[in-house]
Amino acid sequence: MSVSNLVSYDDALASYDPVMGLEVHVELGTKTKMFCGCSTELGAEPNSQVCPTCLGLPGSLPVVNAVGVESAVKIGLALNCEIAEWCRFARKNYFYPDMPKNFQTSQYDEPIAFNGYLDVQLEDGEIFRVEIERAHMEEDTGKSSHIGGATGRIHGASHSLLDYNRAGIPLIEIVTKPIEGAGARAPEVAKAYVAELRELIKALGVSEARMDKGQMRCDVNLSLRPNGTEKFGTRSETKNVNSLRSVERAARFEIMRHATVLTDGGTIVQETRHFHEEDGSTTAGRIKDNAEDYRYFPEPDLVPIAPARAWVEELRAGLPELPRVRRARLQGEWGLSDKDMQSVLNAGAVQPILDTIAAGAPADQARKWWMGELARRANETGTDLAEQPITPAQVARVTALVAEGKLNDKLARQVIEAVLAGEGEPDEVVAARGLAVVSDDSALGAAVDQAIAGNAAIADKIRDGKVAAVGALVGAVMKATRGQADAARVKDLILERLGVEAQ
Ligand SMILES: Nc1ncnc2c1ncn2[C@@H]1O[C@H](COP(=O)(O)OP(=O)(O)OP(=O)(O)O)[C@@H](O)[C@H]1O
Ligand SMILES: [Mg+2]
Ligand SMILES: [Mg+2]
Repeated sequence: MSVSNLVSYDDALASYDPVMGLEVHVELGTKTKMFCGCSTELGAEPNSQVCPTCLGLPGSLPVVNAVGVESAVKIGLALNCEIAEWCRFARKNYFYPDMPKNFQTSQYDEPIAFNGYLDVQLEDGEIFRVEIERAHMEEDTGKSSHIGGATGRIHGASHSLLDYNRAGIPLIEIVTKPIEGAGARAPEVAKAYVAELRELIKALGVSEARMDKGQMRCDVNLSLRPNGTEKFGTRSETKNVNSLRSVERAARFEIMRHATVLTDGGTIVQETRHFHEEDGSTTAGRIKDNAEDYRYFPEPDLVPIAPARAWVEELRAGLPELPRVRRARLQGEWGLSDKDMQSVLNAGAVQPILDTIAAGAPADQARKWWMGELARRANETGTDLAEQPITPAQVARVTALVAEGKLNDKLARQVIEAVLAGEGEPDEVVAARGLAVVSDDSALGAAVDQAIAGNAAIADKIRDGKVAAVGALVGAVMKATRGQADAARVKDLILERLGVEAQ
């Protein structure tokens, strides 16, 4: 089903109400794997970081990684979850070559953290609460590469390669309760939730949570029910979506696909689906096992985990400032309205502004340039603000030149443009282009005299007391000096020449 054959998004929403469930897998940044001492370093020679335990060879015994458990508790606490007094691992049995043990060590009905929530802020500033069902510990699988086919998928491939370096890397799976009530904004909620969760994970320091490196990936479960009804429809589960934009697109596509099938009188099958970056579509994967097909049972080789309450409280007390709190603090420090803060967030400008302040610029100046000139450019070029070819230190230097009176805003803009164009450091641009505010009276005098002579009628008005008309003469001088004159000084000079008191 291609995107163009689907009912429109608005039509889908006119008849159906989306229910969504998000499962996010986060690879923890521990040095070693979850149940053995193998390194988790990325990029190593395939199958060079494996041992009998992560390969599940007979006779091997797993041991739990304490840092993995600690990270799980931190994530649980940051998500406002209850932390289990006692919990166990479980075997999730299935046969697939990426898991040579034929089961994945996971948690099932006894997760380490459960019943939490994460508040996310939508683009219009509204707060939407996403309820968390559980966060549990598990291990990653190996990685298969299907070779010889056109699609890189197993169908049509001539053979597959397996790399078990990833098998056994600690994962935390964070599962939401069914998200209801988002309506047309379900895709936006999905994106905002994953974005907020990623910020949270990064703030906790438990993972870099780079989606482009597969350190964080999201399964988007989606179903529709007729508007005004309660009972959930059948869900589809789009697996391993690996960017924020894709999460939003996958949810949107599935809403339209489900609506198309249902409108045609068809039925949705419970299945996994693959997302395709090229056109934003999804295609069927495998018919989804029900949980009972995995024959979950408690892992007999690992001891249960009983996080001591005192230790949990210690971890709670040690949590860093969480992203939402930090944003509120910065908004206060910068004196921004909700709306202005929201634009800063939407533009991805928080870090660039902070770095510019750290480099010595006043907060309002830092924000002005990143949210003005630079945001406009990022928009035009479709790039991230942080990717602009100018550093926070360079922006800070420009604001310093303005503060010193060496540049005015117009000249500062030219300097920024020149830095972006690769002409060098701000000071080099100023020197090379001869850009500097002229406030020297002798240099300005001739231009002022000319402006008065060329605009005799206006000069007369000013002499007669219409001091406000001086703006026109200042403009003429600025034009003649190609914007390099110190406007305040020019105004004083004109009034002085005309023998009028400044107001
Ligand atoms: N009918 C439904 N429509 C939309 N979302 C649903 C529906 N039923 C359940 N969900 C959501 O789908 C997700 C299911 O994830 P969960 O990990 O519980 O099970 P699973 O997908 O069967 O297991 P696995 O971890 O093997 O993928 C949850 O976020 C849940 O809230
Ligand atoms: Mg799951
Ligand atoms: Mg799932």
